[in-house]
Amino acid sequence: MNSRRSWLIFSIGSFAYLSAILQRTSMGIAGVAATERFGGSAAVLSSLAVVQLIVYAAMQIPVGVLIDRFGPRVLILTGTSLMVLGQLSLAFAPSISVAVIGRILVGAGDAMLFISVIRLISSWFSGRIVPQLSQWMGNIGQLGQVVSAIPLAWILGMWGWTPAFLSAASVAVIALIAVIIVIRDRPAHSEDHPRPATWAAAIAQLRHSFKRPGTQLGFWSHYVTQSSGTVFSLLWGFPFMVYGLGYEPHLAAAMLTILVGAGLIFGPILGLLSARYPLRRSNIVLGIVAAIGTAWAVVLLWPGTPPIGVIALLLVVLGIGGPGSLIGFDFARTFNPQRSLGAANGVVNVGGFTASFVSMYLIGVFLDLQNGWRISAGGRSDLYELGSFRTAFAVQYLVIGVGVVFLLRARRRTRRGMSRDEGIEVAPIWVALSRKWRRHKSN
Ligand SMILES: N[C@@H](Cc1c[nH]cn1)C(=O)NCC(=O)O
Repeated sequence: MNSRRSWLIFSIGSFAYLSAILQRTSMGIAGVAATERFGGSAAVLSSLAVVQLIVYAAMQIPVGVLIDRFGPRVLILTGTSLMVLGQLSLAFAPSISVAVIGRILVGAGDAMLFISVIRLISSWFSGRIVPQLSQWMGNIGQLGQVVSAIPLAWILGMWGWTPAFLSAASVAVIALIAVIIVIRDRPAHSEDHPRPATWAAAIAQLRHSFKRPGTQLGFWSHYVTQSSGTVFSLLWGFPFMVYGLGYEPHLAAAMLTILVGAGLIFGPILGLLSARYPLRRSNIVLGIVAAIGTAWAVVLLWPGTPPIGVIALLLVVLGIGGPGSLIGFDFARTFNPQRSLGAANGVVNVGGFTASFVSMYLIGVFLDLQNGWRISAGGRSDLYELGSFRTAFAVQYLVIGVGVVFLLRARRRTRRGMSRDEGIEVAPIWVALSRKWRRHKSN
């Protein structure tokens, strides 16, 4: 544990995750090239991005169960191989249907990476460093987006579709070789946790994990923090900035990297805070949600077009939501036995992606509805009008608000369990703060 070998495992695991994010986001820069290559409508082409995310989310719980049964190494190897196959299919795809199959393979492979590497970290490290390393891994991985946005986009522009997707696949091949050579499930001589011997036992373990209030707290923490940034970076941020705010496309693409930068800066701080104040992790999550709600309120209520500084601030706050969501996995880790951690992480990871899908879809519906009303009132069609974006983005208050209610319920049940089983009483934050203040004054 915490050995030099553990650090090597951490580095290669993070690189494998970075490669997965590169494969995941590679389609984002290739939309125009895809239109030229395959033709077809925007709806058919957007299915390339959406299908991959649906497969990703649908596979989280099965992948979690598989990690508990077979260990993370097998899953990382399988996932990376599937992504290589997917990107190769895409590189040589003669038609949109082969391209869709390629993206399905990428989504399925990508689904296996993140929670496997999270699982590796908790097998190779112990103590307070675990939440900090999960933060580092998550945030280093997001640099895969920057690799997509800059060098990969450059290769696509210079040499075209096939070389671009072959280059992306070659990064996954390098990750695959490194994983084969370096990654092992746990330190030699450490005890293997009992693995479920049958599928029935694995499913029973998943059910238990799902029922634990701590796992549910993790799910809702992931749900409320991650979605707003994901919705912005994967779908609606770009059209909002280009058509709603009038930015040049290259400026909009550069703005999206603020999300990654903010994660890199704030992730380690959140890791330190969660390790230092484990009983206050839900307060940190709620603080992040309040910041996201406030930043959106400023943008949505700004009279006229919000200045670029305000949009940059929104992106910083949304960027904090990414690492904030990793606190969800820390809840899973501390409220589940190691043997069912894979399943618990799978459950947690569904949270943010569910909220993202729902919000992405509802924002699209609201944009369409407003455009329909505008046209039927005799106006001209303007799907991405700034005013329409304001109303449509506001739907996130509803989606995230539902999550906050369920988070508070899960937290109440978790605290009740801690008081019953371990005698740990967690006072509301304002009570704890006022006690601290009184102690500080009397010293
Ligand atoms: N919220 C992300 C991780 C993250 C870290 N910093 C920014 N984002 C997450 O849960 N990701 C799951 C995945 O598969 O990428």
